[in-house]
Amino acid sequence: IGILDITAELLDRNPNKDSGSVDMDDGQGDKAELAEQSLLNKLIHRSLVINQNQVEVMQADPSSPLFSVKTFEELRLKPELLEGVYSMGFNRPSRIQESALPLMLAQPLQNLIAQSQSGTGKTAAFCLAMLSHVNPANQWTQCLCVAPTYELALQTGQVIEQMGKFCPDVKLAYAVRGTKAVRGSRLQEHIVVGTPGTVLDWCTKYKMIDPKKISIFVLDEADVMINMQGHRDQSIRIHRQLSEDCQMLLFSATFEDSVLQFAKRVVPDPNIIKLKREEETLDTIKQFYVVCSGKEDKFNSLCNLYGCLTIAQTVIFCHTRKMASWLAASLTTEGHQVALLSGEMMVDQRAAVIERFRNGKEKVLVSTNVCSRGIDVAQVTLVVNFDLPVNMKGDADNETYLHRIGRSGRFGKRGFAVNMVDSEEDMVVLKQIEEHFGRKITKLDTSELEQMEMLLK
Ligand SMILES: Nc1ncnc2c1ncn2[C@@H]1O[C@H](COP(=O)(O)OP(=O)(O)OP(=O)(O)O)[C@@H](O)[C@H]1O
Repeated sequence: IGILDITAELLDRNPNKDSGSVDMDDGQGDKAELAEQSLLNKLIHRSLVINQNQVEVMQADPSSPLFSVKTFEELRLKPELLEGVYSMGFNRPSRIQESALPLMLAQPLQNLIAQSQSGTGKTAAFCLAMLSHVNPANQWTQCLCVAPTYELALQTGQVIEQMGKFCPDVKLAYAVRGTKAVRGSRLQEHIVVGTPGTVLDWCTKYKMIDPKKISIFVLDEADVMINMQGHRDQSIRIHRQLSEDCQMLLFSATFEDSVLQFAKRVVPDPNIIKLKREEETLDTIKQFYVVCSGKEDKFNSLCNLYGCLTIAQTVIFCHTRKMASWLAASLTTEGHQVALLSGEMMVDQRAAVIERFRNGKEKVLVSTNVCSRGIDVAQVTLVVNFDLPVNMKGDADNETYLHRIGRSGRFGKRGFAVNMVDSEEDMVVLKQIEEHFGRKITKLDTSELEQMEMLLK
């Protein structure tokens, strides 16, 4: 696959320059922006998130037969594209791809709205649809894909490049800030991936793309898109320029009402595919608490867990960056190999830390809330809440608790959670969590500790 030159300046640019996280060390903990979280998810999902739930399909035309495929061969792809798919190590379609691919590749073209959690194979699916659809003999842009940020657009572009590596005639261009635009000269690249503002400029102001000749329009990360200033309207404005028979494909990790409303507005007569996320549960987790008298004491209690820390892979959660870096430094002084993950780090640095932890290079990871959703590391056996998760009002944040501790029921292995408690308020929060989930959180004593070590071995 050939790629339009991206200027060196563009590649050199710090990818996080203006998308840094907005968290502050103000006691509220870290808050990650949605787009950043999506990027982080993409960077750390080097393999498919397994999801065995049933796919829910609502057809635009309920009388038409419903196809689903178990193999890529059944899709009758061009051989060079099939080779590309296999070269990526894909053996068979993922759960969502089983239903989405035949729909996207069917003739006449049909519209699709698809929702499934991050890492389940949506990007790979629409990249395949675009590559399959392109006619390289036609030297104009035929497929257009918009993503919320520069970095996300590049990620998608990379998938197209990889998957299309045996299709040398198919060309790709990036419509992102920094790419040279030449007024009036039509692009010859068959696929364009970009952000809404630049794509809109290329269609209307510079007329580099004839929107009437676009036959597939992909709107990726719709839930992130509609939360970003201007992106929603720009997407709608691009959409308005397209011809009526253009195939509209929209993808989203979540499906709140606002997303669905937006989706229905830009995707007429849609087929809708939904894949429920694997529910997280506390069933396989033994939960404990330790009463401490302050942060130093919490640290000492943590050191008592030393035996466990060296056997298991442990994630320790703190409420603020300051606490996290203090704790990481203190543990390091004690001789532990510790990795630190916090909000001021750039997203690619965070991904690298998670990767190292995953590979077992460090066995203890100290994190602020910012990454709790990112780290669904299957091998984590011990989670320590150095600070309990609370919301702005100081009440238990049950959702975050579940994300930190919970496992997706059928695949997660057994694990332990230890909650550090150092005030009356903490005790109230702990009780709230206990009640909310209806699961007992027991006081950790030394005998339990030995038992825990045994179980972790
Ligand atoms: N059929 C497949 N077999 C094996 N791996 C796959 C398959 N499809 C996708 N993958 C891999 O799984 C990971 C997640 O896929 P993908 O990025 O397409 O998911 P996604 O749903 O788009 O996630 P996100 O919302 O984070 O972009 C990627 O590393 C991708 O290469």
